[in-house]
Amino acid sequence: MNESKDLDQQNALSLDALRKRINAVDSELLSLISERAQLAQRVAEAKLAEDPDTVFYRPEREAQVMRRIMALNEGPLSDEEMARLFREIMSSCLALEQPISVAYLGPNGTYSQQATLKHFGGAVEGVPVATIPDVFRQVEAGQVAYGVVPVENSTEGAINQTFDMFVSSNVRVCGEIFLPIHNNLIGRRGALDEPIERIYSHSQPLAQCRGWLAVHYPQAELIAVSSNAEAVRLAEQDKNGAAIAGSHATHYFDVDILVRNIEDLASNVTHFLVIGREPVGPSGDDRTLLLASVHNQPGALERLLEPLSRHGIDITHLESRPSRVQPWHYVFFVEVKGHCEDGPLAQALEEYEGSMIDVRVLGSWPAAVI
Ligand SMILES: O=C(O)C(=O)C[C@]1(C(=O)O)C=C[C@@H](O)C=C1
Repeated sequence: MNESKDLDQQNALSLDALRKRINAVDSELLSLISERAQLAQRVAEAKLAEDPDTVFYRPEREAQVMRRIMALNEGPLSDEEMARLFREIMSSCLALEQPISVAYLGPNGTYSQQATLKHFGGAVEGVPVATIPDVFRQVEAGQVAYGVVPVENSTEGAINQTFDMFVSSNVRVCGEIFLPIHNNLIGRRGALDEPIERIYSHSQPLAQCRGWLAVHYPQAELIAVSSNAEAVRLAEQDKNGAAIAGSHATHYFDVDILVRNIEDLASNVTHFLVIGREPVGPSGDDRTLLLASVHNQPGALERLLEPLSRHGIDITHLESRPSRVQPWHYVFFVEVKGHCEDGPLAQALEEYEGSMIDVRVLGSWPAAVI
């Protein structure tokens, strides 16, 4: 037993020697990352040579790169962690080709900002705007290249404002993000020494923490504000106030996390969509969002769904909203698996042409990888 211990010690490298090896690996990584960045610059030249109005950001290719890396990964880092590292490398490579501006519901510290960074990486040029309709307007007007909007929360359901904006907008969906949401009670350092009389947050986190608030702060006034980051800003200035927000928001204000993870359901996830102006090619695992306008007639919903089920298309989400054109007239949002250019979905979509059902493809995009 002692013998094997001796052998282990001989094989074990000193801290100094291990750090020398890490330095050597870092040098190799540095030159490999630089080589990759140079290749991305050449890709940009090739794209421009093909088309002077080319689109540099290619979500389908980015998804394929990350899926391939995850399949090749043998650890010890997890597949998700490895994909996250490559996400950042691609973010920097894309910024070399062309810096990408992305609007999201601000200010700094919102879940929308966190979702934007998760999807586009740290090299993105984030543009915080005041409202969800503003995100749509900035994309439509070409003031930013892309936008990120929340579409559904796993506890509270659909974000109606986002769905309603799609009805009158010509933007295209080109990506999606799933962001696990952990709400925290946040306030000035030592805020819990004073009674908490006011709790600020966006209406969504207030609803997601309804049960916890009823038990711990039944007397507090709950104040809905435009974003959770705005809530933290207000709490920072209120001796008897606190906010509900993500931990990310604490980076931007002089506040502490007072109580962590106060959401009523532990698995609380928000689904965001990326909106742009260009269609995205197939990646091999895609989603498509359809907008259907259906008259209030018997069997109308069945006529919408029947071609999809006959062609074996999986429906991942179905949402109805008032059309706002006439009472009792609805629009349906149908999210399905597959790309609108894929055989079965393309065939199903063809069947709506010339029918009573008006179906518009709002976009196809690669299914979220991380
Ligand atoms: O393959 C491309 O089209 C590239 O521009 C390269 C690259 C990458 O770094 O791998 C960078 C940006 C694109 O969004 C996709 C991929």
